[in-house]
Formats: sequence, C-alpha cells, structure tokens
Amino acid sequence: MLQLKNVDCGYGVFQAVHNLSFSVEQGQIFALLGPNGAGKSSTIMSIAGHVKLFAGSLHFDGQDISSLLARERVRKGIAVAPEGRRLFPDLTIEENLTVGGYSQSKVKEAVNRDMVFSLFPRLTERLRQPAGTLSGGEQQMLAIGRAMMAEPRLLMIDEVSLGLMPKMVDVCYNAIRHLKSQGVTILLVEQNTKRALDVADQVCVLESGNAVWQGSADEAKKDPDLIEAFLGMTKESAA
Ligand SMILES: Nc1ncnc2c1ncn2[C@@H]1O[C@H](COP(=O)(O)OP(=O)(O)OP(=O)(O)O)[C@@H](O)[C@H]1O
Repeated sequence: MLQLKNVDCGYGVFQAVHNLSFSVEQGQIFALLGPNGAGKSSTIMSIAGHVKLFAGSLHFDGQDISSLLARERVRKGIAVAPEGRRLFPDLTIEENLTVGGYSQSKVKEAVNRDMVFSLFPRLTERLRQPAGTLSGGEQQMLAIGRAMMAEPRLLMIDEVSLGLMPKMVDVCYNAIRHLKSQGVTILLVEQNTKRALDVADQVCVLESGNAVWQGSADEAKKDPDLIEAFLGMTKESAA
C-alpha cells in the first residue's frame, strides 16, 4: 500500500533521514522504533507531506505521491495524529472533530463522528469541553479521532503512548487493534517498544536517521542484539 524508496528528508539544509526504504502492506500495523532524534517523526511527517522530501520517492496505492500537497494526501486516504497531538486547544472536542472531517460531506462527517464516538465513548461525555483542558489520554483519543474523521485507509500515529497512564495506553492500543480489524492500515511511532511489538506486524528501527533493522515483530522479539542494542529492553521483557 505504501512504499518509501531511498527517502532523504529534513528541514532546510538539515537532513534528518537518510536513504530510507520500506513497504507497509494493506491491513498491517507497521511500527517505526528507535531512540529520540532517530528520525521517526520526520519520516511520518514526510509521508504526510509536512516535511520536505530531498530525494527518493513515496508511493501510495501504486501512485507516486512525492509531490502532492499535504491536503491532497489526506484526500488520497492518508491521515496523521501528530506528535504532541497538535489539537486546537481553544476549540471543543466537537469542533476539533469537525476540522478533521473538513474534506467530507455532512452525511459522511456525521457517520465518521459516530464511528469515533464508538471507538472512544469517553469523548461523548465531553463534547463541549475545550481540547486544551482534556487529560493527556483524552487528547490522544481526540487526536486519533480527528485523524479518523478524514476516513483514512492509512492512519499514522506519532508517539502513541508518550506521557499517558497505562490505562489510557490500553484504551489507545485497543482502538488501534479495532481499527486494524476494520481494515485500516496503521503506521505507528512508539518509544514504548514492548507495546509496539505486541501489536505490530512489521518493524523498522531507526537510529540517527538510518534504518538499522527491519523485519517482523516476531523476529524483533527474538533478536537479542536488536533488543539490547537499539531498543533498550531486556530479553525477558520483550517475551
Ligand atoms: N522542525 C525541525 N527543524 C530542524 N530540525 C528538526 C526539526 N524537527 C526535527 N528536527 C531534527 O531532526 C532529527 C530527527 O528528529 P525526529 O523528531 O524526526 O526524531 P524522532 O525519532 O521522532 O525523535 P523523538 O522521539 O525525540 O521525537 C533530530 O536531529 C531533530 O533535532
């Protein structure tokens, strides 16, 4: 569904990602892992069209999307719940969702809103609450919900569990599993390696802007060098 071929991307003259290639298959969960500053966010933001592609190409459903504007990529079916959630803090839950569904008809917007509320019932209790006053977990639900309002076929979520209580992390990962069961392809960025390996099908580990390991999540769990060198977990906790 999504192919990155020899992607270089970055900011101004600074290159954050070097010669990165990977493929995400339809219906899979693909996890981008690695330490702080490895280039994970830059990668997904370049797929979304918010970070400049210096070289290489991005294909989605067989079409080269490398030169499309961010909003055109949303229309193709790519949505992102970015790092730091980037909600509109003064707008309510309802209004943030409306912004996410701007590309949809009114009828579809209503259907998608109901889908988001069944995914995260907690949001329905706080419809008119400004996003800036929500807890971290509620903000992450809203960020994922807002991305889902565009009815994406590829949902990218940056730092799923960062700063969340374990219970909220469970809510978000249950939603991710549910979306996968509905046929949504998911590309996630995660610092919590164990959580990511529990749901992912495929994994790419980045370090200093380079891919240092790629393979299945099952292989990643069994690879002691990978786990200790790049992912900072003990073998026991990965099992
Ligand atoms: N807006 C920006 N302008 C310039 N450099 C940036 C910008 N955003 C990120 N970088 C740099 O790009 C590199 C990769 O950052 P990126 O945020 O993609 O890493 P990451 O793996 O997502 O890390 P983290 O988990 O800390 O967010 C870092 O060296 C970072 O300082």
